[in-house]
Amino acid sequence: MQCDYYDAGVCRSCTLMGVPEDVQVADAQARVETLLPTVPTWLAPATGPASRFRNRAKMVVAGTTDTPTLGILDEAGRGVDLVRCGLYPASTTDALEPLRAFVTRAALVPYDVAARRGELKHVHVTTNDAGELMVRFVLRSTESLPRIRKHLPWLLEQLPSARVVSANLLPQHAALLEGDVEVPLTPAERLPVRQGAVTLLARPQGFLQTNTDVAGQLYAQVASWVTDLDDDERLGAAAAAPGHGPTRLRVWDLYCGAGGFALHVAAPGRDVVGVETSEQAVAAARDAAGAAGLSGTGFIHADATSWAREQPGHAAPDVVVVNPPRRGLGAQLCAWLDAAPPRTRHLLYSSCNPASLATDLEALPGWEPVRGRLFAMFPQTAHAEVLVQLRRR
Ligand SMILES: C[S@@+](CC[C@H](N)C(=O)[O-])C[C@H]1O[C@@H](n2cnc3c(N)ncnc32)[C@H](O)[C@@H]1O
Repeated sequence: MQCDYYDAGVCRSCTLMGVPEDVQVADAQARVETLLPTVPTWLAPATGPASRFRNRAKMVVAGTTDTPTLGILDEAGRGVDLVRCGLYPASTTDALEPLRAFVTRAALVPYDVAARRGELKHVHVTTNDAGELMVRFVLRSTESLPRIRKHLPWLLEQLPSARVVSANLLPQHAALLEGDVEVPLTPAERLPVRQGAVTLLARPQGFLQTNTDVAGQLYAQVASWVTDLDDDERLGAAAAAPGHGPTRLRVWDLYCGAGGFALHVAAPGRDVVGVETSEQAVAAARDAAGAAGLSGTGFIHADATSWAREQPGHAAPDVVVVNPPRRGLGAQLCAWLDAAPPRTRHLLYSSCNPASLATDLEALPGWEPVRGRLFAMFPQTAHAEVLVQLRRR
């Protein structure tokens, strides 16, 4: 991919810009194989488009009310405008000029980090495959909310694809992307985003896999591996106890977010439970399951480690899918998995941080890696998503 901003030296966020995509993927594959030497077999990497793949843009707003910049801050704290960034789909880039005009129209004062003055910190835009948008204004306080509300009809006229608009309050002077309080400004508070075979309900504050194409491949891979395991389990059970009806396959999706893995794995004859600390993500996952007519799924608002440890042995799953944040599973959950009841024989670990994945695998001596696959979720950067299948030794 070629980028004018990169070539001009104004943005270096994409550290691998200009490196051919096949070289990026080969290098990432070599890195994960070095970091994860116990994974015996690697499937061919899953790749998607090298540009226009990012479904969520988080633009820092700087400059002045009359001439705002939407992009990043340079080292001196000045705004760098990146409205033509090639990572975003056309539906997002087309929305940025109307959003810039809205800043001026609603007299929103960009936040000046050095002076600690101003109100509007960021504008976030999320898009789905239909080109619909979720727009979010991250504000220092409620000062500009009345003007945002007043001029919102104008914005919606300019951006008829904007389905969800909200404001987020971030009063702290901190390098954060958002605060705790979300103020909905439209009746709709969720954007349906199809990823793979399932429509997820994305929320302003919720996690969404950033690359819709590759996320769909990741979810499909997990669904296909679980189907293979389900078939094997049924064959094994039928051989061990002829004449007994098949038991239901029990799957846990820990760190389930809005339910991407759980909803892909759900099928007749399976009980799938997703566990997640965000109450709103749990609600979104439940609603998405209902909308898709998926029975046999349940979503629980809890800390994954505490919840797993509190389950009685007879409720143990056959398969555990985990997709933790960058920090990984941690020692306690690894210890629980390592000593899990005998029924729990399969683990599918999807990680956006191969380093914490490597640490966790070392803390799981009772589990044997079977195969892995790299998902090129973050082209133009050295980041990669890795999926590893493990079985009980
Ligand atoms: C990498 S995201 C994965 C989300 C989901 N699997 C997906 O594909 O969209 C990690 C998720 O873990 C959740 N989370 C963070 N800490 C957690 C914890 N201790 N227990 C359960 N969920 C947690 C976050 O809210 C976030 O939704």
